[in-house]
Amino acid sequence: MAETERPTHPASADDAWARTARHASRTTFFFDFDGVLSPITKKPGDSQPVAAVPAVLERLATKVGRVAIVSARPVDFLRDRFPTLTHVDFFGLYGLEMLHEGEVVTKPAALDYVEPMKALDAAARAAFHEPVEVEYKRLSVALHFRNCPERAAEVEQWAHERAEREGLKIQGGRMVVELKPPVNQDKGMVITETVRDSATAWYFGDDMSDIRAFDALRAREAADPGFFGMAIAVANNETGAEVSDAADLTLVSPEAVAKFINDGLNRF
Ligand SMILES: O=P(O)(O)OC[C@H]1O[C@H](O[C@H]2O[C@H](CO)[C@@H](O)[C@H](O)[C@H]2O)[C@H](O)[C@@H](O)[C@@H]1O
Repeated sequence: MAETERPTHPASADDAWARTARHASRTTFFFDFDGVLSPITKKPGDSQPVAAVPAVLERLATKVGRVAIVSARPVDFLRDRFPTLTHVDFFGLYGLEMLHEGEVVTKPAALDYVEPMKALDAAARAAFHEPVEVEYKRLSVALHFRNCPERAAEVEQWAHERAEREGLKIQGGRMVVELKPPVNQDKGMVITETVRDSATAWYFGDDMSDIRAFDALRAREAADPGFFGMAIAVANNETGAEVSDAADLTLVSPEAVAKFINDGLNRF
């Protein structure tokens, strides 16, 4: 089955596309990166968008008001993966960073954590070696145990102890635990701020942090009956059930996301 609709949402994908076509200039599309636009890879540095994605996103951006990628990756990583995109906005590190007129703009409250994160990265690299992967992201450090799931508890315990000692936040994900600055910022806040002038918004996600974005669409719908939000999950056997349960529709893969958008745009 290519897609599974959530029966509780008052509108189907067909309704959502029809509404999108009617309000195209006031519609925003948001996409998570890993697991949504790119297949999951064993090493975090190896992930790339599926071949169809860059052209699909540019095509979408010519038809609707705004297209944005909202990722836990840094903006520079996203720029590197999408060198040809000119009409798509990038929000990185859960919104701690955004690309504005070609420059990476960082939330001021997070800047105090650049040096502590360098030290944390060094400590993590002293504590762990392959197959645990340490990913340094300037304002956060992620510890990956995809290649050694049997070490999940040990890695998570290290992360939690370190977070408590240094006053950092913990973010869980797909075979990963991340240490982040104690700054009030998540993907939901990006959505809330960005959809203020939108009539319709879609969010495509696969991970726990994306549920905040789904919740932001729901909150906006509750506050504004004229607003319509569509939450799309991308299936996986790690966080899939929880994310799918919170979504209106589930697609099977990043390739299916690209096809879903192309097919939807053919209706315009
Ligand atoms: O918000 P996202 O763009 O989805 O980022 C979430 C995490 O994605 C990356 O990790 C995940 O993908 C890796 C590559 O496929 C995979 O190896 C890893 O197991 C996944 O957890 C990224 O490396 C993390 O920093 C992000 O938090």
